[in-house]
Amino acid sequence: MSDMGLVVVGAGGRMGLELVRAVHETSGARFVGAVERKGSPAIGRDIGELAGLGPSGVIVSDDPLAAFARADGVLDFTAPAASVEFAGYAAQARIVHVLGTTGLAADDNARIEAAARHATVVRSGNMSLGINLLALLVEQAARALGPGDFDIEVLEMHHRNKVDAPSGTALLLGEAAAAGRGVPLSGNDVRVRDGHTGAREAGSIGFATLRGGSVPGDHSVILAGNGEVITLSHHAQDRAIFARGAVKAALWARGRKPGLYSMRDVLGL
Ligand SMILES: NC(=O)C1=CN([C@@H]2O[C@H](COP(=O)(O)OP(=O)(O)OC[C@H]3O[C@@H](n4cnc5c(N)ncnc54)[C@H](OP(=O)(O)O)[C@@H]3O)[C@@H](O)[C@H]2O)C=CC1
Ligand SMILES: O=C(O)C1=N[C@H](C(=O)O)C[C@H](O)C1
Repeated sequence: MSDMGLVVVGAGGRMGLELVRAVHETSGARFVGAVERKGSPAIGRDIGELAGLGPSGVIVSDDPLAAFARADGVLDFTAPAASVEFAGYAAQARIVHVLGTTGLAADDNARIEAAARHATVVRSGNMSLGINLLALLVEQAARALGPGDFDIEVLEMHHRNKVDAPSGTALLLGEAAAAGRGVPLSGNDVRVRDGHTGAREAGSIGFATLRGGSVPGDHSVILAGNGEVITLSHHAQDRAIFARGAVKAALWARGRKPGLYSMRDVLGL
């Protein structure tokens, strides 16, 4: 089989440039397009040069449809409205869509699910091996401890430029904790506390958000009981872990039937 042709959308962004480097270093993948928003200063530039790899011959364009038409898959870490649009184009082109964008609303999610009838979508709030393994451990811990004796809080910290909260990863970990307890996260989550909140509601899953500096992503799940606290943590030291996971997901998804898959599917966890 020929190498998988991949397009990076949002190619000039923090993750976009990491994805370009990850495709470059992965055998079995080749880079066939780079897309940015209309008016972006990256348009017309060579993406290899922007990513510090030297000339690649791939010029950043603002035409996703043309780029998707010559691709086997798209790597998308952009923004919710853009990802919904790209999901529609990936469905039209019947290609793989690796979707890492976070902060999508319920109606965005419904449109992604509709697109996954025709595109092979791998979606995760975090594409790293470590976080997906952590989610499994959180699920096991929550199941073993039960809601009566241990309270669960999810703490996250990210760089000052992150625009959504709680992070997609924090929500993924919250979902894992809820699954371990056999309940939905929705309706059991407490995303903000302020003022006279009253005592903690039994069985709830709390979230706390910190923002500052250049932190690529720190997450802890705290299981707090009477007289003892268990903390399960992951610290991303480099965004390359997310990009490598995304390229792995694309290669895994190639040739699979359309549908919505997770990183747990990709990693076999
Ligand atoms: N799942 C995972 O493992 C990870 C997910 N993420 C998520 O990825 C997303 C991006 O993060 P990050 O790279 O830090 O953000 P950036 O803002 O650095 O990058 C996003 C890029 O997408 C571009 N973009 C936005 N809209 C469009 C559009 N319509 N067409 C083409 N390009 C567009 C932006 O352009 P402009 O600047 O002009 O708006 C920007 O270059 C976030 O949702 C983040 O939470 C991040 C890391 C890991
Ligand atoms: O915006 C980021 O930077 C990150 N976003 C993802 C999230 O919302 O969890 C993944 C990672 O933590 C970095």
